Amino acid sequence: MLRVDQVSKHFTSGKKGQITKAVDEISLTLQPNEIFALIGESGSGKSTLAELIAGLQQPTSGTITWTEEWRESKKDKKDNEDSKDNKDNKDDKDKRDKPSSRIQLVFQNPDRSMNPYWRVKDIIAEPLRLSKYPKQKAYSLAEELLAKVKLNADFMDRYPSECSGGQKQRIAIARALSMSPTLLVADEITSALDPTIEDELLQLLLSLKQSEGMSILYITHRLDTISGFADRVAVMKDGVIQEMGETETILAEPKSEYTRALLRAVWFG
Ligand SMILES: Nc1ncnc2c1ncn2[C@@H]1O[C@H](COP(=O)(O)OP(=O)(O)OP(=O)(O)O)[C@@H](O)[C@H]1O
Repeated sequence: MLRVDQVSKHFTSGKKGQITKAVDEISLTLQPNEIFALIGESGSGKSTLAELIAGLQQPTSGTITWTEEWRESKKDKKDNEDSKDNKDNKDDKDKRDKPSSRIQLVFQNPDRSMNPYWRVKDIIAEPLRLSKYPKQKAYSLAEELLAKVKLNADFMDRYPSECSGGQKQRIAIARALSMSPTLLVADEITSALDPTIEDELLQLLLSLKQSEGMSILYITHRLDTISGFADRVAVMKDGVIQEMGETETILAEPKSEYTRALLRAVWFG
């Protein structure tokens, strides 16, 4: 579990030293194995909060902590898997020794995080290679990860320019999964996709949540995409959470006027 406690991020900019409260005294918890959606219009502070959670920015005040409970639950799962595995099998041992990181991020524009001159197998294997994982094993894992994101092995030797936008997002997710994250932060990853491809990607994330046993912080400005997908949602405006709770409850009975306005915009365009 991850706890965000009274976290603020204020920026000072311009000649007059104007202060922007991008995130203002936000508190929330992320539970193991849940999809938590962060909703809000452009500039409401979603990406800043996600970057604070991922440790890419430091808060002006407040604390973000991983509780022992989460660390232990991951460790227990790994210990159980280890005891089930055949200890004499070297391939399995290498997989157990695979590097991991607690948080991985996937962004709206996959082209920004992919070297256009690299083949897909090298893009997916990059985090493993940076952690000194052996090349051939990294490639064989990359192929397994491609299968997990429902792309066949032919994609291994393609370049990003030979993949569609939806396929590139799957490749970005495969790369993130290579580090067995506890939390996957997905920041507007479906914004540039058409509705059918978007829906397929959300279904993929749902199944990965189960199979990988991870949590997902899903950031979007579109309230209409999260029904049947996110377990809980926080609606943000001007750096402040307007309301937070079970997704279906908030969609059915929104308490804040801002959420109601967002829903009206979805219904009436
Ligand atoms: N480095 C920075 N310096 C000054 N202001 C910043 C900085 N980063 C973000 N902001 C401001 O903080 C506010 C929140 O920005 P943020 O990118 O978190 O919003 P967002 O909800 O993710 O928007 P979008 O959906 O457009 O990405 C905005 O007013 C933005 O201009």
